[in-house]
Amino acid sequence: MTASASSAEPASPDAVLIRRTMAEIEPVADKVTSYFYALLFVQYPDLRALFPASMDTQRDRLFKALLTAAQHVDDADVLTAYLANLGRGHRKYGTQPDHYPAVGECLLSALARYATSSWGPETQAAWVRAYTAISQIMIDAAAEDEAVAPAWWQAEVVSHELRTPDIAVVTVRPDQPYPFLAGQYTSVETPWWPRIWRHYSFASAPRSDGLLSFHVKAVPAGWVSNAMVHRARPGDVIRLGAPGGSMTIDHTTRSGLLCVGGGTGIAPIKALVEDVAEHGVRRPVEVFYGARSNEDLYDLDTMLRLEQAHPWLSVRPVVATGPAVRGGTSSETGQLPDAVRQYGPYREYDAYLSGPPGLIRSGVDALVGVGIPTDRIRHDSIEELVSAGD
Ligand SMILES: NC(=O)C1=CN([C@@H]2O[C@H](COP(=O)(O)OP(=O)(O)OC[C@H]3O[C@@H](n4cnc5c(N)ncnc54)[C@H](O)[C@@H]3O)[C@@H](O)[C@H]2O)C=CC1
Repeated sequence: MTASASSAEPASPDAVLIRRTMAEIEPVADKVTSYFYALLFVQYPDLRALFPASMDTQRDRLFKALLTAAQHVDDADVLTAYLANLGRGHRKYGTQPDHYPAVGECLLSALARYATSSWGPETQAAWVRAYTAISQIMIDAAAEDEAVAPAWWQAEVVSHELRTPDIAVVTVRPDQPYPFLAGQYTSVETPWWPRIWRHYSFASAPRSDGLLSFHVKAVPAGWVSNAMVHRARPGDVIRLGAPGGSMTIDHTTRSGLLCVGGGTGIAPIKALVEDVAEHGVRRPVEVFYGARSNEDLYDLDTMLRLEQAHPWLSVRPVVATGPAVRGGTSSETGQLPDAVRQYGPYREYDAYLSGPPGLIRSGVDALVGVGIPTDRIRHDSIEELVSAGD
């Protein structure tokens, strides 16, 4: 997320009031969101069908979206980009323009009930203005998107390969062309858990046959990941939302690429390597591929084959425990950020980080340490990743 313009300029009166409300409700966020949804479903029962049976992740998402909007309330560019994306993303849920006033009314009632010391006519008016602006940006973006893209794609599973007891490579054929860029992700809904959507990165650059693949690790209590790994079979049909994410390659430069992928986080890194190969411009690409143990380096063969085919590519496996075997010779042991620190400096490189949230957090520090400025480090939003894993 870029720095907010509001950090340089004084906050507007509405921003001050909105942030005051957010600060007051933050410690009781769970109560506010539970109350909000109860009110919404009691007063507008038809809206219940738009939400999943299990509301646990959903509750966090609403609050995080509100926090993000409140943080950037004075920064029109960041706010509009964020909300437009959110509005487009809501198309797959079946959200209609007339749902927004119902949500706004229940949201304000929930805030009024829990932000008792900061609520009053002025704060309420500030929230009405903010919510009206927020919903208009989301409604407009959804309407614009409707003219150019479907709300979702159906995609048939064409192959399912179990690489470890809990990691599968799943390849699907979308029912209509699916435009995306290497390094991006999509949202996936399985037929077994309706309305539960999770993000997965594409594991390949766009292919001429239009097929898409994902690397999925089944995590305990993961609705979608367990269904994708242990239940999905060729012939099953899943739904995909629109592509998202800015972990993409700038093809106007010839800078080197430093890519760090932990666990299934290697998926978008592999897509980026394929993208560089397809563009035919030789630029150095250094990949650090980390996993807990040698057995967990489930895609090492593919990465080593790519390395053999492309002299500009170097792949370093790093395992947390035990020796990493690479063509019969052992290599790094430890955590990915520590391995990256042993190399470099990487001046004039663009960096890409993909994997568990802990890796993204400490990986950024390691990359800065080897000479890469923060504005050249790309990764997906940590908030999205936290709720993506299951
Ligand atoms: N676009 C993205 O950023 C993508 C993210 N993912 C996420 O990647 C994760 C993959 O999970 P697993 O395969 O179980 O990975 P994992 O937990 O086995 O971690 C893989 C490697 O990352 C490093 N690592 C992990 N936690 C770290 C920490 N706190 N500090 C420093 N290094 C750390 C270690 O080198 C470890 O061996 C999931 O959470 C998934 O959602 C998956 C695909 C794409």
